[in-house]
Parts: sequence; C-alpha cells; structure tokens
Amino acid sequence: MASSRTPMVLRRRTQASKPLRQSPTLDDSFDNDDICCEECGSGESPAKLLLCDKCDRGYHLFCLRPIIVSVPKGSWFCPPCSKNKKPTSFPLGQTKIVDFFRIQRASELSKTVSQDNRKRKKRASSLVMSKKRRKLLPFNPSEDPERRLKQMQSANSPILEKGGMQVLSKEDSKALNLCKSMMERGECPPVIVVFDPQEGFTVEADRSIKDLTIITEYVGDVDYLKNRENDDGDSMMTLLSASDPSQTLVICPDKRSNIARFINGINNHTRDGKQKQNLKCVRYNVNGECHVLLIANRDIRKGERLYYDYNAYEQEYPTEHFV
Ligand SMILES: C[S@@+](CC[C@H](N)C(=O)[O-])C[C@H]1O[C@@H](n2cnc3c(N)ncnc32)[C@H](O)[C@@H]1O
Repeated sequence: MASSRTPMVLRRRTQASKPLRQSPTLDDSFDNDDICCEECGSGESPAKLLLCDKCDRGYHLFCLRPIIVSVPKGSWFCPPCSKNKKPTSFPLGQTKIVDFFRIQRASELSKTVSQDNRKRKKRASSLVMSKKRRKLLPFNPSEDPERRLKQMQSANSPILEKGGMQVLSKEDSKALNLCKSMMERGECPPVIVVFDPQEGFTVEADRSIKDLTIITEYVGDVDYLKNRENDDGDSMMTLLSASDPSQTLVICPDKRSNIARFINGINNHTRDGKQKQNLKCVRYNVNGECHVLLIANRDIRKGERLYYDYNAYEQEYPTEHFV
C-alpha cells in the first residue's frame, strides 16, 4: 500500500517521468505500468489517475462520481475502501453540501421563520405605535391658482406692506432661483465666518465679489412681531412692516437660519462706519411673498468683512457702540 499523506497522481512511467510517489522506498519498488482506472478500464490520462491510499487501485478523477475536480489534499480512499472504512475522526469524509453550508431545508426554514415571527410579534405588541402602519400622504393643493396665491399670502403678503413693496423682476427672480439651486447642490456663496474679539462672529469674503451679487437670503422662523415683542434676540429682522401693526412679520434666526445671521452691522453714526458698508439689505415681493435679500452694493475684495446697515428701514437698532 502506498503510505503517503500526500495525494498521489500517478503518471505513466516514461524515461523522463517516474510515478509521483512520496515515499522514496515505495517509489523505487512500485511499478505502475499496468495501472488502469477501475471505472473505465483505461490507463489513459495518467496525470488524472488517482491512487487509493488503501488498495492502490487507480481511478480517473473524471470517472469518479461525483467527479473530483482537483487532487484531494490529504489521504484519499477509493469508493469501495471508503465504504468499508469506519470513520475515526472529524471531518469524516465528504460532508453533504447542505450540512456544510448549514443550509436549512424548506421545512426547517418555515419552522424558524414562524418562531422568529412569533418573537417579533411578542416584542411589537409592547409598542403602542406599531399596531397598524399608517402611511404619510403628500398634501393635495387647491386647483384654482388664485386660491393658492391667497393661501400662500395669508400671512406673508407683500400687499400688506406699508407703502407697498418692490417686486423682484423676472430677470432677478431667475438669478435668485439660480442661487437657490446652487445652494441645493452645495455650491454656497464664497464667504466664511471668522471670529473677532470685538465684533464676535463676523463674515468675510473668501474671494472677490462683484457689485450687485446676491449673497444670501435672510432666513429663519417667521412670526408676528406681536408674539416676539419681549424677545431679547439681537438678530430679529423685519420681513413685513404692515400698515396694521398686528400683521407685521419678523424673521427669527435663533433656531433655524443660515450664514446671514453672522453678518455684522455698520455704525451708522460715523463716516468710517458708513464707509464700511458693502451690502444692502432689501425686502422684495418674490412671487407674492416677502423675502429679505443681502446684496453686494459695491465690488468686495477677498478678505474684506461684510457689513450692512441694520437700520435700513427703522432707526431703532442701537449701533453707536459698533466698531
Ligand atoms: C446679527 S448678530 C451678528 C453676529 C454676531 N457678531 C455674533 O457674534 O453672533 C448682531 C450682533 O453682533 C454684534 N455686532 C454686529 N455688528 C457689530 C459691529 N460692527 N461691532 C461690534 N459688534 C457688532 C452686536 O452684538 C449685535 O447685536
């Protein structure tokens, strides 16, 4: 018997190629000329002729069922020898593929699934909300465009503005929409927030900006001024200065806002202060809604700080102490 731990692929002996046996002593004594495949009876394709580690009989890899695609690592026993061989240790020969990959049979699987469902149901029953899944619906707008305009303007209506509000032209609305879509893409205005020991947070141009460039819209929560009269926030902005004061609206950027809330104001009591101004803060009627825009009122150099007049409309904001 060939006592090799390495699988042996027998080659027909020629002058140049001796059969591949691991043990030199056995190799020397072994004559493989007459070895043929026990299945097909042929001695052809000797490189594919596998020798049994017990009986030394030969089998073509491709004649075995199942076919063996490559030479097995470790000992190999032909089908008759492996039938009689008592398994001694694990692994015990070829494992069924379902067992090897721990594939569950359909019957076992449905059992496990129903067990899992029972567990899940048990857990879910302790949550009040999970009883019935209710889907959210998008709103259903009114069909009449005039009605829709009325709904849109029910609070934020430029027609309520004392003395009227300038309408943003079609062309300028296009520029504003372009800015909005750039923002959605993450293309923000070229400005950056910096800290100054005297002015607190303030905003600088991060590249040169041309006169009349839209920098940003002043945004935040919109509320009636009457609800905010006792607020001590220093960033509240008038959105709509209505003829009827109870309808006046303000933008409150304390909870939700953008970079606009960090832009500082000029000291509008001094010449130096006035000279620093490089933005104007303008309220526009944009498609029937009031909006506040901050726009460059001259060319701005890279590194220059941005300032506007906090008192563009009312003279209530104290700026005497501003640097
Ligand atoms: C809308 S916030 C601007 C951002 C503010 N600097 C910050 O740090 O949050 C307005 C406040 O900023 C400060 N501020 C604005 N302009 C200033 C200036 N020119 N000099 C000093 N402080 C200024 C004032 O405290 C003002 O009440």
